[in-house]
Amino acid sequence: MTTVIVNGACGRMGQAVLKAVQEADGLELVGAVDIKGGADTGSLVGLPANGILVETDLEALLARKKPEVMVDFTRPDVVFGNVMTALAHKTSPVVGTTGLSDEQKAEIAKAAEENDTPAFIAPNFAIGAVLLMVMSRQAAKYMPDVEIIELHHDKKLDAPSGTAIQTAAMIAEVRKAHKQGNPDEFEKLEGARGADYEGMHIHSVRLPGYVAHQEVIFGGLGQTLTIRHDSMNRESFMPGVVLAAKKVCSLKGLTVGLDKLLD
Ligand SMILES: NC(=O)C1=CN([C@@H]2O[C@H](COP(=O)(O)OP(=O)(O)OC[C@H]3O[C@@H](n4cnc5c(N)ncnc54)[C@H](O)[C@@H]3O)[C@@H](O)[C@H]2O)C=CC1
Ligand SMILES: O=C(O)C1=N[C@H](C(=O)O)C[C@H](O)C1
Repeated sequence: MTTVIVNGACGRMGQAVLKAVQEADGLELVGAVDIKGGADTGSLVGLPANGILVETDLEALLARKKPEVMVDFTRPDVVFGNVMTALAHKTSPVVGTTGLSDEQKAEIAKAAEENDTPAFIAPNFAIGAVLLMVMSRQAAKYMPDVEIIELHHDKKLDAPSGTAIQTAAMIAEVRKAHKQGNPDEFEKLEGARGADYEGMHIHSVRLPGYVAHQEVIFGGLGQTLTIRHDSMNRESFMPGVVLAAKKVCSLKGLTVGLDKLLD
């Protein structure tokens, strides 16, 4: 059994993870943290009460329970501190929270090595989104003019999404940086052409009704190719989270991306 705590347990993703961990063979929920503490981690997610209450002090829980894994779905502004605290206690972080900078990821990689404690980060745990990213990298070899449109619920804090940035980074592995569109184009309203990642444009839509969606549109001579992924609910991320929680302790250092865990 791999012992797991969930950080951000009262949130949209945290609650889905609480349920998935309690239902997964091979994982044992031993604690949970959220700034909104108090709830029973069973009854909070429609399971029988289990007496494991959501706590508010991560460090105290890590010291007391010594869990092997901490799954983190909190906020972009607190995730780095959570991960460093977990590593200092030799607990392996499995991180879904987006917004970590490249510099922060480098520090996490260093701390993982120094504490001999593996860490795992995935900007998206849905298998379909992982396939979209891998297929986009392949398509960009032949159709290097590309724009990304990501669409999310209107409670999302960060833009562009972690998935959109990771998709652009993977495309950039095979695509020479170049400006797209008319060399003389100009914006009549600021932001009309979206964010710029090495000449690729990324557009962020935020509306009630959406969960998590992304289109990658490639343009070529007389043709376009659109690859689209839709997460209809947060259960879509759970097989990936459970897989990472089971595998993280057998990894070395920092691993980024669910594609690295797939056969
Ligand atoms: N990698 C992936 O596949 C996915 C990643 N995400 C990311 O996960 C993160 C969370 O998303 P949601 O669950 O929708 O947000 P949410 O706002 O519903 O949940 C965040 C939870 O964290 C808690 N929290 C805030 N500060 C905290 C702290 N210092 N310590 C402990 N708990 C704290 C909040 O009280 C809240 O319950 C976002 O960054 C989002 O982009 C979301 C879906 C999938
Ligand atoms: O905030 C969300 O909801 C999601 N965030 C992740 C991201 O920023 O890519 C993953 C997924 O898109 C849902």
